[in-house]
Amino acid sequence: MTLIDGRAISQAILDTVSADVAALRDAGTTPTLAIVVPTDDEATAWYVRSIVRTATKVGVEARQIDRHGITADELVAELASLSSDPGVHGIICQTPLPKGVTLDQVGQHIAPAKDVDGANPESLGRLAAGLPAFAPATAQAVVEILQRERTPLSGVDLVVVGRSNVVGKPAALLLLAENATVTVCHSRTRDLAAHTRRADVLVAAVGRAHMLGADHVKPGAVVIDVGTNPTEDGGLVGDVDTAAVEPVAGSITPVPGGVGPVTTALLLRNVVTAARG
Ligand SMILES: NC(=O)C1=CN([C@@H]2O[C@H](COP(=O)(O)OP(=O)(O)OC[C@H]3O[C@@H](n4cnc5c(N)ncnc54)[C@H](OP(=O)(O)O)[C@@H]3O)[C@@H](O)[C@H]2O)C=CC1
Ligand SMILES: Nc1nc(=O)c2c([nH]1)NC[C@@H]1CN(c3ccc(C(=O)N[C@@H](CCC(=O)O)C(=O)O)cc3)C=[N+]21
Repeated sequence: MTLIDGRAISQAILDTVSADVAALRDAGTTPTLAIVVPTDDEATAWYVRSIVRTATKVGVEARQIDRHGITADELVAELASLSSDPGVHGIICQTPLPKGVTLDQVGQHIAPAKDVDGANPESLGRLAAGLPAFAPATAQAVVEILQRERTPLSGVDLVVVGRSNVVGKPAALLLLAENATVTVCHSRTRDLAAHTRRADVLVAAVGRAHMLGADHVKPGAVVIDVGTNPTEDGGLVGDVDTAAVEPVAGSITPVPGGVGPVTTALLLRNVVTAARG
């Protein structure tokens, strides 16, 4: 079984991003990302730290805007104001949002040209229609990893577990565009294992520590573990029980060190794309 090296893939992407940022800076533009943080969720905090650290390394300016407990109206005003700020090229609004607020409800206030994490329903619609749009960086990371690992996608049985608008649904759309035969499972799916055991490629995006075990995996399958579940001792584990799945799977992305770092790199690549205009 191969462990897929997400950090190496991330670094390869960041090398290109660094060069692109340098060229933009030489031309007088500092690519700038606004990160709106509306709750003090732990998985979010991990991600925000990783974005800020990596952005600094490649020369992207990261503006962290902490607004824990912000109301829907205030968030809409914040996103609208960033959308019309000429000094901001990309906007990401972290999930989860405060109680009663959904990203689907406020995402439409992020200008599509700055929507580097694909939160505007217009971006998701364009993606579904096969038109150019920013996809959520995590969904892009799933496809990027499979492509860089040279995993055949055309015609293969591929199962995505999870259907959120941030991960599962856009990942399914992108993989469908690669001609995979995509099945999307969710909390109402009857007999999850019966579906996942047929998958040549299995994508787990649920948010439940170690919920997928050896019984869920087809021998030799490529497993992409998107889950980032904080543990009591301050660590991070995936949705897949990697130790249990190891003897069965062909390859798997570890957590940490898998999808996460690639997500961060692709978000910054999207900021460069947005800054180019
Ligand atoms: N590495 C990275 O870059 C990123 C990681 N993440 C991580 O990915 C995970 C998923 O995130 P996100 O999509 O935002 O989470 P959500 O909670 O929005 O969605 C979870 C999905 O899993 C489904 N689900 C829940 N329980 C089960 C079950 N028992 N069996 C099958 N499906 C189930 C839900 O179904 P239903 O729709 O029916 O409720 C839902 O579609 C989290 O761990 C998150 O931290 C997220 C973003 C980026
Ligand atoms: N709108 C929105 N989009 C997201 O993509 C989004 C979000 N909200 N809310 C929170 C979750 C969580 N998430 C992570 C991304 C990368 C790591 C990551 O890079 N983790 C490192 C470990 C952390 C580190 O080394 O700093 C790793 O897996 O190796 C973690 C978590 C994105 N999310």
